[in-house]
Formats: sequence, C-alpha cells, structure tokens
Amino acid sequence: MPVEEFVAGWISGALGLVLGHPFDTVKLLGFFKGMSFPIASIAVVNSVLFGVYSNTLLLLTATSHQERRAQPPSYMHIFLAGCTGGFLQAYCLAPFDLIKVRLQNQTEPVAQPGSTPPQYQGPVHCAASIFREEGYRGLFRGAWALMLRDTPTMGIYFITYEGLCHQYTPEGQNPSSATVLVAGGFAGIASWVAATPLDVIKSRMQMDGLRRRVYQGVLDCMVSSVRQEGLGVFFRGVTINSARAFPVNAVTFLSYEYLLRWWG
Ligand SMILES: CN(C)C(=N)NCCC[C@H](N)C(=O)O
Repeated sequence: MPVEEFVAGWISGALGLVLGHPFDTVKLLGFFKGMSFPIASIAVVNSVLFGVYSNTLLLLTATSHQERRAQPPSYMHIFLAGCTGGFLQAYCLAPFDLIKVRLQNQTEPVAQPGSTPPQYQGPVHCAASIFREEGYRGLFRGAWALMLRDTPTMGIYFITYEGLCHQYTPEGQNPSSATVLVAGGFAGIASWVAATPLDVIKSRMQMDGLRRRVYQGVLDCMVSSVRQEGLGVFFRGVTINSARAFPVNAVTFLSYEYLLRWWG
C-alpha cells in the first residue's frame, strides 16, 4: 500500500489548518487556543482521508497517483473513493471533534481567580472527563452524524477538485498551481455547503448529554431543531464555513500535489 499519500495528506492538512485556525476560533466565539491539539488531530485525520482516497482509487482503477493524469478515473470511481475516505476519516475524527466542540462551547474558558474553574482544563482533561463520566462510547457521541456528514461530502469534495482540474488542464498534463488553488478552494466550498446541515446537527448531538440528554438520536435532533428554529437552522454558519474553506483547501491541495510530484 503506497504510504506517501498518507504523509502528504498529513503535511497538507497541517498547513491548511494553520490558515483555517483563526476562522475556527471565531466560528463558535471559541476559546480553542493553542495549535498543538488541532495539528495533532486534524493532520492525522487529513492523512487518513487522502491516503484512503488514493489507495481506494488504486484498488478500483489500478492506477497510481502519477498515472491518473494520463488515465483519469471515472467520476463514479472518484466519488466512491472520496466517500470511502470520508467514512473512515469520520471515524478517526469523532473523538477529536467532540473534544474541540466541547472546548469551544465552554462559557468559562480559563480559570479566573475567585470564580469556578472551567469544566474542562484542556484537551487531555476533556477527553479524560468524558471517558470517566460518559464511558468509551461517550467519546464517540455525534459520530453517526459525523459519518453522515462526511461520507457523501468527501465524494463531492474530490469530484469538484478533479472535475475543475480536468476542465482547465490540457490533456495528460499536471494542473498548474493556479488551477490547483482554485479547484481546491472550490472543492472546499462545495463540500462545506453540502456538509453544513449535518454539521449543525452533529455539533448539537456532541453537546447533548453534557447536562441532560435532549435528543433521542440524529433524526430526532433534526426534527426538533427544524420545529423550533425553522429550516434556516440547517444553514447556520454556512458563510463562515465557506470563507474558511477556500484558503484552507486551496493550500491543502497545492501542498498535497506538490509533495507528491516532488516525491514521485
Ligand atoms: C466536512 N467537510 C465538508 C470537510 N471536511 N470537507 C473537506 C475539507 C477538509 C479540510 N480539512 C477542511 O477542514 O476544510
């Protein structure tokens, strides 16, 4: 199994993340300070996404990353490989994402003299508290919504990227840097626009159970959110998600492509 896609995915995910971090912090009025936890988590997850995507395409089409420019895979194969990568990345992402959402939603971010300390003092303390209070399964709260969010949207992500590169690149050549940046940016926007409804539900499921359980499951969370707040609830955060998605994914794809060309 070729591993360079995993390594390139790791490095490109970390670079994209550095750009996206300010947006992540603003998005939930968050207090998710410090870069070590996001780099350790999102970069690993991105490595799983790109590594599984490329190796699934290798299985489906018997072509390596380098051969795919001359023999482009069908959109159906790209979609299936993207969905497979998305499904497995969601499984790895679930505990990290839960910790991120719990930390971002703390109303007391840091210990103040004389006031009650925050519930979670950092990522490790948060993971240990969830494990102690909610068990191993507690670390996977919201994982179903995350899988529903990421499986089809990663298919959309790679189809948009490959489709745009194909459109603007002469037959058999590698896409230019400008094409990779634009295609990567739009792939990020397309996937996040499609992912936002389930992103909203996923975050609610992850916060559920902190004090008392409100939702019976993903469907119940969707129905009660729409009943109480209308259909607009599914588009909450779509603008900031898209604004963040363009630079993050432009840089992610550019570094991924160049690392593989450099090693290839
Ligand atoms: C949930 N969705 C839509 C995605 N994860 N889309 C792919 C983008 C991945 C990139 N690390 C980012 O955070 O934008």
